[in-house]
Amino acid sequence: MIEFSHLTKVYKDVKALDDVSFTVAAGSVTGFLGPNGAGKSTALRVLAGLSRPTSGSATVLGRPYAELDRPAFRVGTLLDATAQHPGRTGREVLTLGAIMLGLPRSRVAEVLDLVGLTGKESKRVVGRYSLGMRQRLGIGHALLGRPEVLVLDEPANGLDPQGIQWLRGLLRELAGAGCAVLLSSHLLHEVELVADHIVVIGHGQVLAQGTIAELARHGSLEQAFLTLTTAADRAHTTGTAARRGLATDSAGGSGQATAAATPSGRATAGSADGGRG
Ligand SMILES: Nc1ncnc2c1ncn2[C@@H]1O[C@H](COP(=O)(O)OP(=O)(O)OP(=O)(O)O)[C@@H](O)[C@H]1O
Repeated sequence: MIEFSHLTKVYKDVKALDDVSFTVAAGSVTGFLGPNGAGKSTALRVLAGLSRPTSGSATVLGRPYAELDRPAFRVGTLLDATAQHPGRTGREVLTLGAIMLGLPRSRVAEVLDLVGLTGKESKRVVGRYSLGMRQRLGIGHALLGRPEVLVLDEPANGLDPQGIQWLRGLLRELAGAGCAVLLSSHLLHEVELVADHIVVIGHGQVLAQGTIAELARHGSLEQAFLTLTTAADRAHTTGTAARRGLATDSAGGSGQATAAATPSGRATAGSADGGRG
């Protein structure tokens, strides 16, 4: 349903994504994990047609997002919970969305109920919403058209424990109904509880992917995440220093540092070629 295929994105002097490939199947939740600056948002922005790939592709339901007919009925996205106009009420935001999609007003009430925004909250302007309420509204907006694919960038940020539990139940229910859910998050425990499949990214490269059991074979998901990302950081730092001629080993020289660091980082990570990182 979602497919990233050898996706590379270069911003001027930053390689934000480097040969990223993975898929998200119907009826599953995929947790997309990575440290700050790893490339998660960039990948989701390319998928949603907001940024062009440098090479490779990101498709949803077999096509680039921009080529989908009636995309809001196929794919729901929440990439930035703070993006809604602060002067509109939550109900107005959803009503505008419903009008644009040709949906009846009753769908607005249904969605408000689904995301747990009460009648009183729905009449407040978004500028006075907490981050958690904005997340709920953004999730509601993404779900208006009952899409079969859902792409959420850090939707749990700002949610309280009840909100996180609610989100978990919602995502499991959607996946149970056949939806493909791609979820980026820093909350490893939450992802562990909700995801069927995990993709870990670091410095723009897929470091590992598989089920939680596969990733956490020798411990917890957190341990696996830290091991993978620390190795990738080391390989990246050493590789960068070597490229700049900064390697300190006077006997081995920078070439040796690069050769030693790059394969070990990638071998642990289990992926990728020798890009400049
Ligand atoms: N518009 C841009 N121009 C230049 N560099 C960018 C741009 N957007 C992102 N980057 C860079 O691309 C890399 C990946 O950033 P991205 O926001 O995708 O990471 P992330 O995994 O979503 O991080 P976080 O968890 O902090 O949100 C970073 O080095 C970032 O500085």
